[in-house]
Amino acid sequence: MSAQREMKEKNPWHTPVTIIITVIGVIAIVALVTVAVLQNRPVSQKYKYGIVLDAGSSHTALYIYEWPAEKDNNTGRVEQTHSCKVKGKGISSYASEPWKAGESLTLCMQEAEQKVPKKRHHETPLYLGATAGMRLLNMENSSASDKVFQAVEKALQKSPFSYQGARILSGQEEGAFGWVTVNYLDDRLMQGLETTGALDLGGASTQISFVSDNYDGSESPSNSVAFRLYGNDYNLYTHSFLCYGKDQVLRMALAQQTQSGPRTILDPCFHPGYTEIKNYSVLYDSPCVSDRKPQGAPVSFNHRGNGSFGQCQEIVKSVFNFTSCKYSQCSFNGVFQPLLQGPFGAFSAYYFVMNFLNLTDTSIPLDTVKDKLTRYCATPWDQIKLQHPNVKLNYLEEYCFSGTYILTLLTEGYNFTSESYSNIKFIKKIKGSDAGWTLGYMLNLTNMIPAEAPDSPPLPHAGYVSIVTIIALLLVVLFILSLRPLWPRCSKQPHII
Ligand SMILES: Nc1ncnc2c1ncn2[C@@H]1O[C@H](COP(=O)(O)OP(=O)(O)O)[C@@H](O)[C@H]1O
Ligand SMILES: [Ca+2]
Repeated sequence: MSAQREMKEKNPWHTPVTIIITVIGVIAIVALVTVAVLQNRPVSQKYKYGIVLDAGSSHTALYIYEWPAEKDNNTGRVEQTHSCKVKGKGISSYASEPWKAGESLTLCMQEAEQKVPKKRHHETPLYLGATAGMRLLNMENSSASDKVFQAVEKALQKSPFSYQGARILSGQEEGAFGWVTVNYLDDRLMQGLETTGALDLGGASTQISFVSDNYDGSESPSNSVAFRLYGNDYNLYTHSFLCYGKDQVLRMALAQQTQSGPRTILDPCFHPGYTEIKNYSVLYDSPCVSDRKPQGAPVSFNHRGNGSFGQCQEIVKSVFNFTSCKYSQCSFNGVFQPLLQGPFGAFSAYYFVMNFLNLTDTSIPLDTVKDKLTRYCATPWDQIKLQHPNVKLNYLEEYCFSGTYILTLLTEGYNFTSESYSNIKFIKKIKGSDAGWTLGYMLNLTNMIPAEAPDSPPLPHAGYVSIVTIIALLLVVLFILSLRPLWPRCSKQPHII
């Protein structure tokens, strides 16, 4: 017998039994690891969708949200994937021809059908929420607002999505859901971090919402919204000022200047050289000013600008009432407001206006901001038009007024100081999703923010797989070692025979 052959016969690994056991062992490990990996792999990219229509006073916008299908309940991973701006004005402007309100939504609804995968259409919830424009129309003419809703419902019911209804949001809901959106997108809710206040400026109303340590909801309960989110309790202060959106405040400022029914006004909130003929009946056609329409005024007036920030601010201040406050402290119009606290995100028209004016940097001292706005307001209208040939004129003519209103609202209205002004961030989007009430509204209606913190798996996926693999290997090694008593017998047997 050669030395080589002897070695081979003595080597226990070379006996058929051991080889079979080893092969089975290896197959078992591979099978075990494969099963563990497949079983625990996140289900491959299946998404769910939700659609919210924001029927604002000035226009309607459609937002599509998306989240991983197996994680509806707890992961904070809802994102906006698409938005569509409805052509034309807000639905409340169709009071005299309601069918057009429904029709106006068609293009964006068709776009949504393209964007959401077909097989998900029937299970995709679709909501429409209307804000201050419809609140005002409902106050003014509730049958007209009902007809607008009927027309809108009819259009939305035709869609393949799961239509969940159209309604007017209360001011508290609008404020609170805007706050939820901002804090959800910033991951502040799930982690229980200090929250960010929300400032929303619309065309017909404006909202302020924040958590303040010295506010437990007992003073002025109508301003309080209590939440339990991811195991944390929040006592949110929120207030919506109807008629204090920038379009309605402009009406109030013009009403202030046309009380005597003049044929011409020289408005410091508009640029020098601006001149436009405006109709009294159009200006006063809003519940925010209708009771102040001057008797015996002519049909129209010549609206001329003289561009003075200081004088404009005086007019804007006169739309706030600071005379009475029955609470420990107030913002304006006798409305309770606790001490401002924490950082704030200011979105919607706050962002559009301050971004246009290049004033989104709040580390610039407030006095410098005012100086810049003073210079901007004093710039002749012709020059402004030349400098911004691509900006819509109906926006362009109002930035001096809107900028003045924003600074006045923040400082005189809400009591931001030159120090706390820097706590404000003017924002449009957070991580790709628009700041606004729509996401918070959908998260609430789909129960996607649990009251209690979700149970998280004790190990991450990779850790789990590694541990299963190591244990399996150990078991096989132990198994092979347990066969050791067989090794010598196997190799010696030929010699005995
Ligand atoms: N690019 C822009 N520049 C200035 N203002 C804008 C721009 N886009 C939208 N806005 C204004 O933002 C406001 C949006 O308000 P909206 O949401 O329609 O009303 P509300 O929230 O009061 O129901 C309107 O005043 C609109 O004119
Ligand atoms: Ca709005």
